[in-house]
Formats: sequence, structure tokens, C-alpha cells
Amino acid sequence: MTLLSLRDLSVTLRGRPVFSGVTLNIGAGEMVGLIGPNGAGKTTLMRAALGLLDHDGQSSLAALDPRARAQAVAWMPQAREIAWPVTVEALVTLGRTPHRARRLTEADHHAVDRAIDWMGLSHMRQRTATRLSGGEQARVLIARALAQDTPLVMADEPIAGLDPAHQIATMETFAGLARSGRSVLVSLHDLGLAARHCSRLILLGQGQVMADGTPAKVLTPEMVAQAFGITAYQAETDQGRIFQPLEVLE
Ligand SMILES: Nc1ncnc2c1ncn2[C@@H]1O[C@H](COP(=O)(O)OP(=O)(O)OP(=O)(O)O)[C@@H](O)[C@H]1O
Repeated sequence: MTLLSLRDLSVTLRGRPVFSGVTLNIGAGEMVGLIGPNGAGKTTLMRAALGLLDHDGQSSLAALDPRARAQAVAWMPQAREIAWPVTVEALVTLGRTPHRARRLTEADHHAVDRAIDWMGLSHMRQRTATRLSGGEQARVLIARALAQDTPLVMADEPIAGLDPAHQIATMETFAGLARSGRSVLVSLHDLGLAARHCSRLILLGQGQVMADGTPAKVLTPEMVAQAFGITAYQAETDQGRIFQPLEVLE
């Protein structure tokens, strides 16, 4: 089953092409990391795929009406703005909006409880979301996206600003969703976590998809040098792939 299909997607902003000719499919059960240097167009690609930005080419999600789209994909943008001083529980419950009838059902409560549990927020569910730390607020917003209980989750740098334990736990939660047949598309700069937790990496750079495949296939020394201008130590271990950036190339 294809959860996202992009065909020849191109975006130009203020007369400057950001990327062009992006064609890819994301199927069920994939944990996909969207990587690339600053300004490569990761945010732009996700926003265009969601139909939030003008684009050329086709996106299967952009073609849906807003309600169908909200049932097909949950979106966590990079900007983590919590506008109202509501409780963590109330904010996470907003993730149920696309599914809700007039009253919350058992399924709504279950999805909210599960998302709160996944993100380790049970002890703070009655706290005011706007009074939490930046990383805690990020976890609440990830929980809201997870409560939406969609086949696909798209998140723009969701683990930026989280402490190491919560970064790993969040990537594990995403990988667990993929193992259960859902899919996740997540942009991130931490290539170590990308290499370790993603089943597939899409490398965006130089206005195009430079590589798309398993971490071993994408993070070759040549590609890492060309796309990021760095060298890295890599090893396959019993605990998974290790990727450690080493030096900036001249
Ligand atoms: N509203 C806009 N108007 C003009 N150019 C823009 C606009 N938004 C983004 N851009 C440009 O588009 C390019 C891609 O930006 P984008 O935010 O998608 O990159 P990114 O890969 O997500 O970067 P980062 O890793 O820094 O978050 C950048 O060169 C940026 O300056």
C-alpha cells in the first residue's frame, strides 16, 4: 500500500528553484529519514507534499480534501508553537479532531492515553502545556501527532532539542509504528540516529534527491563527502549501525 506518492515534484520560491523532479513512494511499514544540509529543502518538500505550498508535479496527499488528508497523515511542523495554556491532555486530545464525532469515544481516549504513554508524559498530563520546557513541549506536540492515529506521520525535526534519552525513545517509538505497519517520514540532522533507527534514508541536496535507500546505501563515504562535506566513522555492530561524523572537508 502506498501512503505517499510524489511524481516529479518541484518547488520554486521567489523565483529560486528549491528542488525539482522529486519522484518517490512511501509504502506501509517504512521508517524514513529525510536528511540533507541546511537549506536543502527538507521542510519545503514536506510542506509541498502536504499541499501546504504551491508546487509543480503531483503529491497524493495534496490531492486529498482537508478532512481525508488529516485522516491520512499527521503533521508535526518545525515551529513548536503552543498557543493556549491548556493541559497536556487537552492538547494531545486535539489530535483526535479529524476523527471526532461530538463526544470523545473509547477509541479517542485510548489513542490519547497511548500517545501520552509513548512520549513519557503520563506524569505531566494535567500540567499546563505552555509552562513546560522546550523539549517537553516538543514531546507533547509529537504525542498530539501520534494521537491522530494516521497511517503516515510526517515530522519536521521532531527530535531537535530533546535530551539523548528522549531522542532515542522517540526514534524507537517511530520505528515501532513502522514495525506495526504504519510509516513515518521524519527530517533530522543527527545522522547517527538516522543511520541507527531508519529503515530508509532520502538524501536531499543540490536541488534533487541525491540518494534514496537503506542507510548503508545512502551514507557512503563519497555521498557523505559530497552532500555534507564531512568524513565519518561507520561500523555495523551487534547493536546496529554506528555513524559518527569526524571532520569537515576543506
Ligand atoms: N518563504 C520563502 N521564501 C523564499 N525562500 C525560502 C522560503 N522558505 C524557504 N526558502 C528557501 O528554500 C530553501 C529550502 O529551505 P528549507 O527550509 O526547506 O530547507 P531545510 O532543508 O528544511 O533546511 P534546515 O535544515 O535548515 O531546516 C532555503 O534556501 C530557504 O532559504
